Amino acid sequence: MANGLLGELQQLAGGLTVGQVVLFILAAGFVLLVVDYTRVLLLRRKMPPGPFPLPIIGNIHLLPERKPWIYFEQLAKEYNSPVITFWMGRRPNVWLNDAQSASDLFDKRATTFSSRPRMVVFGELAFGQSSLVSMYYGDRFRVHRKLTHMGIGLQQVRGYQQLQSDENKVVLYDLLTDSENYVAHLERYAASVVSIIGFGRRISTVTDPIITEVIFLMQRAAEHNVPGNSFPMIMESFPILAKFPRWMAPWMKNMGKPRAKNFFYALAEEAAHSDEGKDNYAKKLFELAPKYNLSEMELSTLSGSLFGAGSDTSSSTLITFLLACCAFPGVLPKAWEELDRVVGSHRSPNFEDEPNLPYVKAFAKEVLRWRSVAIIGGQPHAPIQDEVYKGWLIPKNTWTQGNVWAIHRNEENFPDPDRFQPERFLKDSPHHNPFPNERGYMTFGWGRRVCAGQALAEQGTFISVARLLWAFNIRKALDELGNEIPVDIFDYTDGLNIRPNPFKCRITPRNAEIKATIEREGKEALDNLSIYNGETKFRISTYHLENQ
Ligand code: HEM
Repeated sequence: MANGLLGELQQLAGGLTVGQVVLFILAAGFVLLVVDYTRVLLLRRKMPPGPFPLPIIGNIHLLPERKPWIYFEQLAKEYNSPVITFWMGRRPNVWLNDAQSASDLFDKRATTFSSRPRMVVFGELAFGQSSLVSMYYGDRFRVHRKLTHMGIGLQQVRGYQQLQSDENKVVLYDLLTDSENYVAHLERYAASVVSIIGFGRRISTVTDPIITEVIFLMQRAAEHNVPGNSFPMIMESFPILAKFPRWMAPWMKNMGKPRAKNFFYALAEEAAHSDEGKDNYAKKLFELAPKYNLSEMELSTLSGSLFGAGSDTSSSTLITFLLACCAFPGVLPKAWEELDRVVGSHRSPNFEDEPNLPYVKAFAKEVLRWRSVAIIGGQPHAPIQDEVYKGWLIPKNTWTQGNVWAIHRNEENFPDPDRFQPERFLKDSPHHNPFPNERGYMTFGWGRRVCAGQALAEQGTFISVARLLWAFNIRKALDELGNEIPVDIFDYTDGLNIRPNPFKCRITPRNAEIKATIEREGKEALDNLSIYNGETKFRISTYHLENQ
């Protein structure tokens, strides 16, 4: 067949020999390579500094296997520039390693910097332009943001305080009897909150398949979703690898083609048509589908992204909180003093206490800063036109990523950054430092792309941190000899959303009165939440088999 093709080419080439045709093809390939590499080098001269790119592979040979955010932080120091360029193959990626540049570009130039670049693995091979997370800036993006705000926007989230508060009281109640399993209880809590909002159904046990299957799947996806030089992410550098038919491409073996009528669509449809009359986001979406011309795929991503974006992130943040308590026990007494003074033992703190709990509020903010879960700010941004910043060119559609790890460890904004220090967020404290935005952190991203669930996540983090601090003494676990087992504040997972690797900790009620309050409030909360009890008939593990 190859000979046939060469023969045809030979005919076209007017009687050249096969050898000459091969030589011609090689020469043409070489010329293309030279032209392309010249383009890269010329562009490189105009762009922010960074390592010298090689032909075809750019800088990907330099990329570490794990936690590239640490490497980019070092590169910024090496080049003495917070903004650097790193070539993923023939495509430049720009990394913003300080708060000022992220604010200047993503916030102040939000009208041009709020698109996404071309994404192969988590874009074209996944839900592409049907999902808000990977959608380009434009009219459809605005429709999706509007619909997402209808579900979890600032106006809505106050209405979710009661259910969030109740689910949170259940966590305290569960931790009284099963504190070793704290990760599962926090995951249940976070998933249950978004499940009630999205589908009108609570997740009552840690063995519910939504936890065991869906969250697991989301975590696996996040593990892969980090710039890398192995499969699948290498396809971002060489998109041509994604064009092969799947039978010829073993690297895409486990990447199923997304279906419109998928598991999340089924969950949403079930919730929308349930006759229990409970309000939920899926119901709203199905009602609005004709008005906004929503496809089945869009219905699935709009409702499913609550789980995708909202459960692992929220629970990981609370696991980080527990790690901080174990590693920095000195910060607890100050929080207890405030909570005992303002709240006492006979009730737990609630949302109305927030203005009177400045230290606890600062504590929650420091949790969000100290080890931010979305360590590279989630998905990349991209400008919709060529941009010039400090004399450097950032061409249209350039993959531009905020390195939250580096931003939140910048000594100028956060001296001694690995120290957990709530005082950083108290305006009158000598430890308070200026920051380009009012919140004092960039945990939720930027500009028009800022996390759509930020208000829900912030209010959930505050109430969870306040309650856990009020309820428990959280300490390092003890070994058989009664010695404290040390914790490692750098021992985190490697994915897009980070969380501490498993560690043991002791979570014990602070006193008998508090314990009694936790029990009483826990039972009341379960009673309040019983209206959301119910089972879905779908299982992600069997859904596609049953619906071939
Ligand atoms: C501590 C918890 C959370 C953190 C740290 C977090 C962080 C982020 C970040 C960094 C982004 C990307 C922003 C950007 O591109 O500039 C994002 C996007 C998003 N988040 Fe969150 N998130 C959290 C919780 C939630 C929750 C609870 C929900 C919903 C229930 C949610 C829904 C979304 C959605 C839909 C997007 C995509 C927005 C877009 O592309 O336009 N997130 N989040």
